[in-house]
Formats: sequence, C-alpha cells, structure tokens
Amino acid sequence: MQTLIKICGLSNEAAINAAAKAGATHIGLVHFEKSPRHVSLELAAALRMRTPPSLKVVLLLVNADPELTDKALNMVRPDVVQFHGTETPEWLKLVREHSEAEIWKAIGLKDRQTLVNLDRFAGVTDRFLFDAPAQALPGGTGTRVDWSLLSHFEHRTPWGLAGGLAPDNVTEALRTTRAPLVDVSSGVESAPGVKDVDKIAAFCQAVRDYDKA
Ligand SMILES: O=C(O)c1ccccc1NCC(=O)[C@H](O)[C@H](O)COP(=O)(O)O
Repeated sequence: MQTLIKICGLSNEAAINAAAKAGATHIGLVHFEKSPRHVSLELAAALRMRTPPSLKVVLLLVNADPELTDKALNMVRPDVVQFHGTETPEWLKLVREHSEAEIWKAIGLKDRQTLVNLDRFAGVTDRFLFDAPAQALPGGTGTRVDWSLLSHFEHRTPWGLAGGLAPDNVTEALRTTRAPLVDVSSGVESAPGVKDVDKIAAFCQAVRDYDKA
C-alpha cells in the first residue's frame, strides 16, 4: 500500500506545488503565532483555494479556543484539522459534532505509557500523529521519537509518524515502524520556515522507493 506523505509548515504556493509534484498526499498549514511557520487564516484560506486537488489540506491548531477554532474551520475549510496541543477528547468530540473535517490528534510520544493512555481518544480522532514531546514549541522541532516504541505496537486507530524525519532517515523509520503516514517539516527546510523544494522531492522519492521495494 502507498505510504501517505504529509509535508507540514508550508506558507507559499511554490512549496505547495513542489509537494504536489513530488507526490505528497497531504500538506500542513500551521496557524500558531509562535511558530516560524505560522500562516494567518487569510493566507491559509488563499493557499487552500490554490492547492491542487491531489493534496489534502491539514490545518494545524494548538489549544485554540472555541471562537478561533470555529473561525479557522469556516475560513480555511480544511480536509483535516490537526490538534497539536493538549486538547481533550471531550473537545475533539465537540469539534466532530460541528465539522465535517477529519480530526487528527498529535501525541507527544514519550514512553510506552503514552501509548497505553491513548484509549481515552478512542472514537474521537480519525488518526493519531506520533511526534516528539513538546519543547519550546509543540511541533516542528526536528526531534526524533523513539521509533522502537512503535515497532510492535498494535494500532487500533489509523496513525502517522512525525518528528525529526528527513530524506536520509525516512527509509529506516518506515522499516522500523511500518508507519502508514509520514510527516516532515524541518527535515525539508533550508532554514526554520523556509521549505527546500529539492529536499521535499528527495523525501518523497525515498518514501516511494521504500513503497516499491
Ligand atoms: O511546525 C511547526 O512549527 C509547528 C508548531 C506548532 C505545532 C505544530 C507544528 N508542526 C506540526 C507538524 O505536524 C510537524 O510536521 C511535526 O511536528 C514534525 O516536525 P519536524 O520534527 O520538524 O519534522
């Protein structure tokens, strides 16, 4: 089966087109002011309109209040909303009742206990995204998670792997975890927030080569 590829933290049309050309399946737009990849809702909505249909648009929010969440979903109309903070299952359930967007929950993967605690999100998230635990920023830090934690875990919900992935380590990450989706941000940048089209192409090529092997 083809591995899904999300290129996160895009902020211009050229990078989106590069992701489409390289064969990515999802792009991420980060709406979080502290991030070097932050895009305003106006820009996110404009980029969403110009995104080729081969790509699903994922809007990232971090502990956004109800008013901002509602505004963001109405303005951007993403295919997926990714919650990347300490949002509760109750909050996700409420969003699900008011939105048709797919819901993803990012999880800072610290140890085995993190995986045991996932049950509280059963039925309220369409996908878990396992990322490095939050640091100064909750995501986009380029920090690898311990892949071995995922290698024999029986997943009951669709999931994806994020955190410190790059063109030169994604093959090993896939061999170890068999992730159905991989997510990358800083590993395909030349500077924080600046996407590199050659790195995007190399990342996607490495994933497609793994798929074919
Ligand atoms: O990318 C950010 O700046 C960001 C800021 C706040 C919350 C989430 C953020 N990114 C979320 C993502 O899905 C990233 O792709 C993921 O954390 C992996 O990032 P990286 O380790 O840099 O590849």
